[in-house]
Order: sequence, then C-alpha cells, then structure tokens
Amino acid sequence: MVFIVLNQGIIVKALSGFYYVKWQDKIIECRARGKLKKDNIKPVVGDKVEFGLISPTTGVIETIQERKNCLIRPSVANIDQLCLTFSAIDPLPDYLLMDRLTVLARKNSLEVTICITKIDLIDKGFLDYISQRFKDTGYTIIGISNKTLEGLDKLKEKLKGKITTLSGPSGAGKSSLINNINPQFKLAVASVSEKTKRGKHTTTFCQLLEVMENSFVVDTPGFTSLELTDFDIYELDKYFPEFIPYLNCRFTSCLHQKEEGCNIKTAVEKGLINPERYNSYLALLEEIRENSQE
Ligand SMILES: Nc1nc2c(ncn2[C@@H]2O[C@H](COP(=O)(O)OP(=O)(O)OP(=O)(O)O)[C@@H](O)[C@H]2O)c(=O)[nH]1
Ligand SMILES: [Zn+2]
Repeated sequence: MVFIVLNQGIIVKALSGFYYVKWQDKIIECRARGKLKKDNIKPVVGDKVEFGLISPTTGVIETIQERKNCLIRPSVANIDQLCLTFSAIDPLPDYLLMDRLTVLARKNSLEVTICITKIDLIDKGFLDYISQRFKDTGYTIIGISNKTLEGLDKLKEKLKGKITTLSGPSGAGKSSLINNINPQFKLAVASVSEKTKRGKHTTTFCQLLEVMENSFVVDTPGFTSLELTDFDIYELDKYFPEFIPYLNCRFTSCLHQKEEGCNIKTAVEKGLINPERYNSYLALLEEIRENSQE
C-alpha cells in the first residue's frame, strides 16, 4: 500500500495544462489527476487544492476545494473582493463604468473597495465628492497617490489575507499600485498617452500575484465581459446597497421608474439617495431590458 502525503496550496498560474501551486515558499509545477478531467473538473487560478509531490518541484493535483465563487473569462476562483481603481484625472473617471463594476461585484458576492488614484494631481475635495456619491453603500473608499504613496498603507490593510481583483480602465494606475505595494513585480508602467496609442491594456494574462504574505492580487481586469448578462431586471435594485432600506414601494414589482408610490424616487427627491447613482440604476436597468429582448 502506498501512502501519498497531500499538501495544500493555491493555484497562482495556469498555463498549457500545467498548474503552478504556491506551497510554503515554493511554486510547484503540477498536472491535474486524470480523475478530475474525467469528472469534468478543470482547475483554475485561485483554486485551493490538495496535491502530492512527485519531485521537490513537481506534483499532481488530487482534489479541489469547493469554490466560494468563480469568475469567467478569465477563470479565477475564490475572489474575496473587487478593488476598483479609477484615477481622479487623466483619464477622468467613468462613473457609469464604476457603478456597473460595483453591480457585477455585488452579484458575485464580492466586497467592494474603491481606490481613487492620482490624488496628488487634484484638490482633496474630490474625495469628499466620491464619498458622498457612494454614501451608505458600505464600500471602502481610499484616495491614493502612486507618487507620494499617500493612502497605500490603507489599501495594504484591505488586501491582507485576501484574493483581490483590481479592475479599472487602462492608465488608472493599477500596475503602479502593484509595484508600489511590492516592488519585486516591476510591472510595465507606460504613460497614459502611450497606452491610448496602443489602444489596449499592458496587462494581459491571468495570474495571482502574491503582493504580501498570503495576500493575492489578480492582475487582469477581473471582468472582461462588462455586459450585464444573466440579470433579472427585478434584482438590479438589490445591487445598489444604499437603496435597500427604501425598497418597500407600493407595488412589489416596482422598478423605481415612473411608478406611483415609489419609495426610491421619494428617497432621491429627499436627497437620501444620490441622484447620480439613481441615474446609473436607470441606465443599467434599460440595458438589462435590451439584453433580455435580444
Ligand atoms: N501623478 C500620478 N501619476 C500616476 C499615478 N498612478 C499612476 N500614474 C501614472 O499613470 C500612468 C499609467 O499608470 P499604470 O500603472 O501603467 O496604469 P494601469 O492601470 O496599470 O494601466 P494598464 O496596464 O493599461 O491597465 C503612468 O504614467 C503612471 O506613472 C498617481 O497616483 N499619480
Ligand atoms: Zn419603487
């Protein structure tokens, strides 16, 4: 009888049928046990696995722990939080994109942190505006400068012990952030104008970067498909956390557009819900409706 000692690790990279598993302070190159393939289970980055060593640097994955969640395209499992990264300026924030990303995050049960970068280039009052915009959402808002390093410690605190996906437009400063948290990565940082010329992200493939002990960042946009597919128009309001206390409208099927007795509209009129967030809700609602008619 052969006893195999199984070790626990996390897949940090997947490439051509090989899975790179972080274990202790090593990366073990693993294949997946044939049985997993037979059961149609494909390991993905972020999976917590049990593997047996076949040499000091290679192994075979035997089991995969149940996933907390799994994002697709690119596939990443067990994400704890979404960290939106938008620059205060150059480029200016696209607020509808911000709201769309927070909705996708909530749909996937991810915590949300909003990092506003390049605060060295703007008046600090801007952060008050952002805080006001996201009032009562429960989202953490962190102003960061990759030049003066202001705010970086607060972000590091948020990343501790978690798997985080950084999402945001090209040029917002995601690579700069990762490099500042852990200079060993030296991710390519290009100027915003160089990025627009290239017209695509510098960051392309998917892996988990261990930016601090046991704290991982996914270096892809996180949600490559930003369309709100598989959404029901009646569930959208739930993904705007500040709407939740006001959802007891006269009609249970209220979509908070023009219905009589709508508490959400009243809350907007009374200044209890931010009107910009409400407008994003209406825009995304329209989009879901169009998607479902196709
Ligand atoms: N002044 C200032 N410039 C910044 C800051 N963060 C990033 N930049 C600059 O903005 C540009 C883009 O930064 P990147 O870190 O490459 O942006 P990115 O989000 O990784 O972009 P992609 O890789 O295309 O997704 C670079 O020229 C950075 O030097 C900041 O906090 N302040
Ligand atoms: Zn309503």
